[in-house]
Amino acid sequence: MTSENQTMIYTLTDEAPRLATEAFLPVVRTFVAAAGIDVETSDISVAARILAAFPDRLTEEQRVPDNLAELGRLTQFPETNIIKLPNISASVPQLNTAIAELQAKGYDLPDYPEDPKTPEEQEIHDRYQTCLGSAVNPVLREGNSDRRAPKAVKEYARANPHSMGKWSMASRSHVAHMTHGDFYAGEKSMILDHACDARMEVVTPDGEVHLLKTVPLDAGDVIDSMYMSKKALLEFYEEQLNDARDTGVMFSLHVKATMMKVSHPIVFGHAVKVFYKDAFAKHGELFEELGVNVNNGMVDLYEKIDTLPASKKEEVIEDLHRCHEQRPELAMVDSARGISNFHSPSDVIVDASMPAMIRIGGKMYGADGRKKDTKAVMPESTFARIYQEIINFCKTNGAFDPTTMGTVPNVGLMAQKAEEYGSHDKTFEVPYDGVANIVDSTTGEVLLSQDVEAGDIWRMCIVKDAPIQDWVKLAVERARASGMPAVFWLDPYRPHENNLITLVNKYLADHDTEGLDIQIMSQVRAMRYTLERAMRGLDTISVTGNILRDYLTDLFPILELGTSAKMLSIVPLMAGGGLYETGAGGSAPKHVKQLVEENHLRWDSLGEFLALAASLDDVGRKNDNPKATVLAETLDEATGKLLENRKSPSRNTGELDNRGSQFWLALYWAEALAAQTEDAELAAHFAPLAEKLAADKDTILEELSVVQGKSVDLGGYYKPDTQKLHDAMCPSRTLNADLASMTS
Ligand SMILES: NC(=O)C1=CN([C@@H]2O[C@H](COP(=O)(O)OP(=O)(O)OC[C@H]3O[C@@H](n4cnc5c(N)ncnc54)[C@H](OP(=O)(O)O)[C@@H]3O)[C@@H](O)[C@H]2O)C=CC1
Ligand SMILES: O=C(O)CCC(=O)C(=O)O
Ligand SMILES: [Mg+2]
Repeated sequence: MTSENQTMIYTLTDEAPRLATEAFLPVVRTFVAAAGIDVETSDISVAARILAAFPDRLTEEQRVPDNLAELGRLTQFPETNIIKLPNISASVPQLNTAIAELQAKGYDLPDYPEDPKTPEEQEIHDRYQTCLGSAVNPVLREGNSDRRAPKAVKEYARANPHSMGKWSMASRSHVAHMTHGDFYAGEKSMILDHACDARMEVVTPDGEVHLLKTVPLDAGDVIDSMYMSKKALLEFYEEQLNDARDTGVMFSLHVKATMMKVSHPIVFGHAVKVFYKDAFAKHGELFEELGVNVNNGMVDLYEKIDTLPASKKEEVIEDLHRCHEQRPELAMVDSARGISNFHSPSDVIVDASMPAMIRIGGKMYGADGRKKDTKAVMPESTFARIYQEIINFCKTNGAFDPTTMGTVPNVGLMAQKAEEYGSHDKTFEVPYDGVANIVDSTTGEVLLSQDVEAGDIWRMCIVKDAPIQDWVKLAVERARASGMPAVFWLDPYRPHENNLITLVNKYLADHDTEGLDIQIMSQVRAMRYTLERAMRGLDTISVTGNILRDYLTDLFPILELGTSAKMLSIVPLMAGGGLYETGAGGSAPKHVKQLVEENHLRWDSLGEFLALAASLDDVGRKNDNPKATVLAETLDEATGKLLENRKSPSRNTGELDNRGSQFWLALYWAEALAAQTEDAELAAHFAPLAEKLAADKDTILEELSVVQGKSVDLGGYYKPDTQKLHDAMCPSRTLNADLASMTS
């Protein structure tokens, strides 16, 4: 029954989403087969990406295809339909652990040479670079972003509110950001009126020109040049550390080292070095010799000093501890295990860490496991200010009430590596004092120019014209479909956004906006306006650039729904296909820990259910496949019932988990299909399954529950053993048999 056009590609990723998919795929396959849809899987886990980068080091059987490149290619075809689960955006420590696991499994991979010294090492380094940080999403996101809480999900959250911490007017938590010398302060931007190859180069005072990169540009591109002064950043950290210590609040740093994979590790590393400056002054040379790089967090330092003789190691540790006496208390990521905010940049990811803090009343955990006020440091002021605005709001008005608050969907400019999130290949830690120019290679004209000093971070951002047009169109479409006001969060004082304001006004004129409420506001005002409305139960679409897309689609869902896992997250691909992301959050490493220790998976697959329905709806419309449409409708119905009947996974071992929740979904979906009257064939096909699942319910739930409470072996973290993974995630023989009976 399958045809080439009716293939759904399901990604296999990492950590909790990978586990959940293992359990869910048999359900998906059973149901979608009835509409002639074939499910193909595509492994884009960090392990698979590493293996794909080294075919020459592997045996024939070990080799894997470059699935990510293939998916990237497919995004350019209108028939493409991809379900994309969250994946690890690996930090260096994660990459190293993944490599070690694969080596232990018999894959002859080289170590990652962090500081390559020979051409061979450089080559290996460059290959591994493609697996670091946010390497997947920018390739697949060939469209803009539409993230929202579906009505049923919002209603459920209103009726079953999650817990919210209390906000006090006396809270001393606040955001600290730079006020000069940061990317915001000196940004320059232009809209190109001609295509050209541009050179990023630094001219040193002796007149020497150092070429850093050549970048092909198109007419209509909005290009920006901005830098962060190392000197200003170090001063800022020193000032903030002193202020936190003097005033007795904790210090926490919030960065996005995954997506800003060049700039933010450097920003993170400077914070660590300033905090421990006395130890670095004393042991700098030793750290250099050991190749310590705290851009990867304190974990890197601790690992490297482990090789020292015991007495030397102890001396270093003592000196590090002594630094704490001069410094404020550091916020902890895991106080029970002594993991601080400086442990690893992948442990504090701003889009999730700031909302978590705001949700619990503006607090983070201290080393003693208690919740305390904190100075939340986000050096770059461009977007940090929105968090101060919401903190001010909560201090004045108290915590938001999930039973009454309005919803804030987002339309995000994301396509074709838009803005800062696509800038890592054009970001440099400049090694010289000089003038950083972006130059038209043909004419020699200097397009944008900055004075920089050695150690400054200089970057170029690009957003293409077609994505901007598509973003404006999507905003108008969503405003029309939802009836909500839409606010473009654009700051006229920021040159880049001022250019966007011109283009938004230009492209809005291409659409019928009669009767729509579309406004443009600077970010702080937009935040205030949106919060005022949300508090009164009113809904407002945020239309934002790429970074705020990321920040707001965790912030508002976490306040409204308790987690961003419950978001519908669609990327209408500009070439006509669809990328359906599952929720807006990450891969929840701590959920894997709980599964391994207690065989309970608290990951909520709601985002996956919503994505699957949207994907089926798309197949139905594009392929004139009414059966797919019925599957989509009944899946949404089943999801609604799952929420109503509170069959979402519990956080606690011994209660319903992800696998149990998926069983309920399968039952409700089969029942909805059996009961619908639009397609008699489908009703007849699913009636026996609905009956079987209902009759076997108690046995299945018992089989799923009995496994809990004991540890489970997955045979690997980054590359679990296929059979062990399957056995762990599909432990109900009865459910497996009931599903299999549909295809046998
Ligand atoms: N689209 C993508 O591919 C994305 C990938 N990531 C990647 O994920 C990793 C971890 O990122 P991090 O920022 O820590 O964020 P996560 O969203 O993974 O974790 C934050 C917390 O949110 C809650 N949560 C998130 N998703 C779910 C879910 N489906 N069900 C239930 N609870 C959920 C959990 O909290 P609790 O259990 O305490 O309620 C979780 O511990 C990184 O490697 C990051 O790069 C991050 C964002 C998006
Ligand atoms: O790609 C990543 O690392 C994270 C993406 C993310 O956080 C998001 O899109 O919300
Ligand atoms: Mg995010």
